[in-house]
Amino acid sequence: MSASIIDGKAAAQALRDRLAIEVSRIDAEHSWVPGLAVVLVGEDPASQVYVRNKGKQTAEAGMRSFEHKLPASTSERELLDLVESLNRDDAVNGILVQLPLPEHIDAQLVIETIDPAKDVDGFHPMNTGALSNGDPTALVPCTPLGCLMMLREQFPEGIAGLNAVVVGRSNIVGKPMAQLLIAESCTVTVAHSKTRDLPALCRTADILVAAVGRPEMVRGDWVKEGAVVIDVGINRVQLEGQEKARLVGDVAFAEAAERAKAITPVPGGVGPMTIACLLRNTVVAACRQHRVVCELG
Ligand SMILES: Nc1nc(=O)c2c([nH]1)NC[C@@H]1CN(c3ccc(C(=O)N[C@@H](CCC(=O)O)C(=O)O)cc3)C=[N+]21
Ligand SMILES: [Mg+2]
Repeated sequence: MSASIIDGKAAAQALRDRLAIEVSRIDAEHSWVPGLAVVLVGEDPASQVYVRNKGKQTAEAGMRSFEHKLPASTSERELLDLVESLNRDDAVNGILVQLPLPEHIDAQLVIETIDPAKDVDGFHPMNTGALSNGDPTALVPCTPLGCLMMLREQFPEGIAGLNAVVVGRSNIVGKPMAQLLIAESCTVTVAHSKTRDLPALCRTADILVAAVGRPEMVRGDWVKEGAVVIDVGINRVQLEGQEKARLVGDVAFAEAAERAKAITPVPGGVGPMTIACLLRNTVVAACRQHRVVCELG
């Protein structure tokens, strides 16, 4: 089998096109547009790329974008004050505070200070709790949501009953991904650094999600013939004798593609869908705050 390559860029563009239509309908009928605030503390390079793409795409979808770039020396109190002022700002429907934050700031405290109704990352305990309860009103973390949307496209007959293995147990990806797959009636196993015989476990997966942040850790012979592979990793690797760093996933792409039915590439897979889902969550959150019906399905 030679895998089909899941085009995350195209899927993200299609979702953003639908969002733009919904935003213009809301504007025409209600005379407001959704607003997203992104807060970046310090100079993490990955976060800077993400913020740049996000601001551009927010505006392209007809939404308002508010960017707050603060120095790495910002105190925890200053950041909490900013979050509280964004909570009170009616033009701001979604708030995202870029992670990681500098060491001297308690990231969990910052997350818990965000109004859960504006928590478009879905990281607030109110939203993680709602997700684990199967509450459809939960704001769902963007990366797992994007992965699920791409997975659904690969299985017209549905994913209920399939074996899913999620490699990685982070609060940002692994755990919410597992919750979403449970809600879809998959049989879900979450693997991590202490898992015994990870290759054999992965070979049981009809759906294999790799979210560990280790370049090309998942090898081709870990992939079951005909599986769908979702690669969440975005690792910058510096090759000897080469000027520019190369982006690679958590999956050895060429090897895995020989056995998978379909696989996401890096770049151009999960990353673009993450941003599109952030915009989607902002539209959904804005509609709830204004108590109007959102026609995104
Ligand atoms: N509160 C918070 N929420 C986040 O969702 C969050 C965050 N903090 N901190 C940083 C990470 C990183 N992240 C990315 C999203 C999209 C791409 C993306 O679109 N990547 C392109 C490649 C971009 C490139 O060339 O570097 C791709 O995969 O095709 C990358 C990285 C979201 N993050
Ligand atoms: Mg996210």
